[in-house]
Amino acid sequence: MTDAVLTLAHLNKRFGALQATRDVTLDLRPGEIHALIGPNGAGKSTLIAQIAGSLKPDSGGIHLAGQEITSLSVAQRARLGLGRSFQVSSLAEPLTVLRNVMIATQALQGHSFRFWKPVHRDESLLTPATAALERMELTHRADTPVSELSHGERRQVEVACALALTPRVLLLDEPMAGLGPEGSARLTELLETLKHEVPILLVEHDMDAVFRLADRISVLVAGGVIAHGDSAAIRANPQVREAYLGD
Ligand SMILES: Nc1ncnc2c1ncn2[C@@H]1O[C@H](COP(=O)(O)OP(=O)(O)OP(=O)(O)O)[C@@H](O)[C@H]1O
Repeated sequence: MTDAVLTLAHLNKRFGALQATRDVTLDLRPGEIHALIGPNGAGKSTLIAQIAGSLKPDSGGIHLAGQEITSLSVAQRARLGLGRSFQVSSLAEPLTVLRNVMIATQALQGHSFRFWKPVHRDESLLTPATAALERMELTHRADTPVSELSHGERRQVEVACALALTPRVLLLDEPMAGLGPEGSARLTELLETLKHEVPILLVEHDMDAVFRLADRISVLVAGGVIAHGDSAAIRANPQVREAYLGD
C-alpha cells in the first residue's frame, strides 16, 4: 500500500447507456499534484463530483486519509478535509475578498445558526481566512471588493476559500480556465508551492500548466484511465497522443 491521502478504487458510474466512469482506480499522495486530463466528455467532472460527494458511484470505493467516505455527504466529506474549487465561480461580487473567504469557511464549517455573532468579528472564521489569503498571496487585497479583482485574482480567492478549512486534499477543476498567460503563470507558481502543504488533484485543459505542475498524470478517455505516468511518459505515450494531444 502507498501512503495515499485519497484513494479511488474501481469506481464506476453510468448515466443510462453511457458509462461515464469506467473502473477508475487512482490515488493522491502527500506533496504531489496528480493531474487528470482527457478530451471533452471523458468523464473528468463526473469523477470529481463522485469524489466531492455530489454524485454517488454505482460501485467502487473512495477513501480519504484511510477512512471510507463513499457514502458520506458533501458536507461530511468537506469536514473530513476534502477541499475543492469549482468550475463556476461562487464568489459574492460586492463583498470584500476577506469576507468571501470567511463566508466560505462558515458555510463549510456548517455553522449556519451563528446569527448572534457578527461574521466579521468571529475569530474562528477570521483566523483561517486570513491564513488562507496569506498562502495565496492575497493579503494586500483582503479589503478589496471581489468586483475589482482581475480574473486571475478571483481564481486565487476561490482557492483561498477552499484552503480556509485547512483541507487534507484539494480538488481543483480547471483553475486555469479563462486566464491569460500571466494569470496562468502566477497561479501555476502558487500551486507549485501549495502542493507541499496540500496535495492537489488537478483537472486542467491547459497542457503547459499540466506538464509543468503535475508529478503524475492520469489520462481519462471514455470514462476509463488509458494511461498513467509522469509528464515525460505521458507526452511520449502514442495512445495519449492519438486520443488527446492530437498527433
Ligand atoms: N447528469 C448527467 N446525466 C447524463 N449524462 C451526463 C451527466 N453528467 C455528465 N454526463 C455525460 O457524461 C460524460 C462525461 O461528462 P463529464 O462532464 O464528466 O466530462 P469532462 O471530461 O468533465 O468534460 P469537459 O472537459 O468538457 O468538462 C459526457 O458524455 C456527459 O455528457
